[in-house]
Amino acid sequence: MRKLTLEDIQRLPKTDLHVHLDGSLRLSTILELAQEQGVTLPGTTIETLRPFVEVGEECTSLVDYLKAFDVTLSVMQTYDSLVRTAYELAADAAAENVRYLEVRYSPILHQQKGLTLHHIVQAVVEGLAQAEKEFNIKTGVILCGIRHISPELSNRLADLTVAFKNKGVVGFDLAGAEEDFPAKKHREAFSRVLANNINCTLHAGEAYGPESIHQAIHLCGAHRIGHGVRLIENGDLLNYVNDHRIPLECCPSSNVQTRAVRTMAEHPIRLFYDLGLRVTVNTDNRMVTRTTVSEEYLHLHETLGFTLDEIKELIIMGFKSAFLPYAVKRALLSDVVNELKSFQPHSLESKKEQL
Ligand SMILES: O=c1[nH]cnc2c1ncn2[C@H]1C[C@H](O)[C@@H](CO)O1
Ligand SMILES: [Zn+2]
Repeated sequence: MRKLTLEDIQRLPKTDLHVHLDGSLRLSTILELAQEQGVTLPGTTIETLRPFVEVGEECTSLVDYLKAFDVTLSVMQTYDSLVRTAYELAADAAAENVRYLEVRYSPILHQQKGLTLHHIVQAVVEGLAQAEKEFNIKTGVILCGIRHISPELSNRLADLTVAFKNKGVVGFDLAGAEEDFPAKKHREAFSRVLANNINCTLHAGEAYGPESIHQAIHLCGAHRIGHGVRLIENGDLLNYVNDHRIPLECCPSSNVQTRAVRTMAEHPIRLFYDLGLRVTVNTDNRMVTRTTVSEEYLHLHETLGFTLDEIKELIIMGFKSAFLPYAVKRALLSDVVNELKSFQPHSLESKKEQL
């Protein structure tokens, strides 16, 4: 089979529907923000800071993975830092031709210096709007309740989501430690969001089994599932997810790091795709996982045998799964489909020249 290069994949139009703002900063920006704000970091150069904010093979679980966020959050407590990090995330995504980006984070984690929840959302919306003006990218914000923080705070975040409906926020999520913190405790928050006709997605089936996915769908009304790798353990639920075209936001490298899967070669995305599920490819955390959308597709190509045609289909499923109004989505999708039809990998062109 012809091999695609990273550069080929970077040229393809793409989505990233599952990316955390507080896990997707530039290392250099963390250092600069810390200096500006007088925050003490565990490392003062890129190389000494790196082990504290990028997880490697030594990561043992989701809870271990989440430790990196204590460091990133320490410099994300001001209005300007939120504008800047949101802008830079969209700029970095646009640089690899991500055309539609949904950025998620939990405003309650940014209140250490007294910012109001309203300002915390406004700052991120402002940073993303600035990036939309400068780059060829559309964006939306997803607010996250946190499983291991109280359900009452999820309710406040749900109300905040409602307040920012049609003002930059496109959905509501539940993130954080999954084991021992069932989604059903946060049901009230989801019912408030759903009552206002707003989309929701939940992290589920990452650090806990299919029961967690079942709760996300049937008790919380999930329109998409974050990760969902452990759906593989329940064929009946898998068929339901497939029949209802519930998209899975797959984040393959992150799943290897949190030990949701043992190796990339064993990632169930191949099986999910072959069974016809609506699967999307995402980064989760560009910095913490040290990845890009293009690199995630490259892993699927090199390790799981996804061909160019299959990658194009995954890309289309990404756009189809966007939390965008249908008419907007249809127009975007139609442009992307045309672009994909005429796409030629450079690696193939240079082969032709050699023949
Ligand atoms: O993969 C994840 N699973 C569960 N929670 C996560 C993941 N990546 C980041 N988070 C948490 C840590 C962040 O502080 C929070 C909001 O972005 O979401
Ligand atoms: Zn996530």
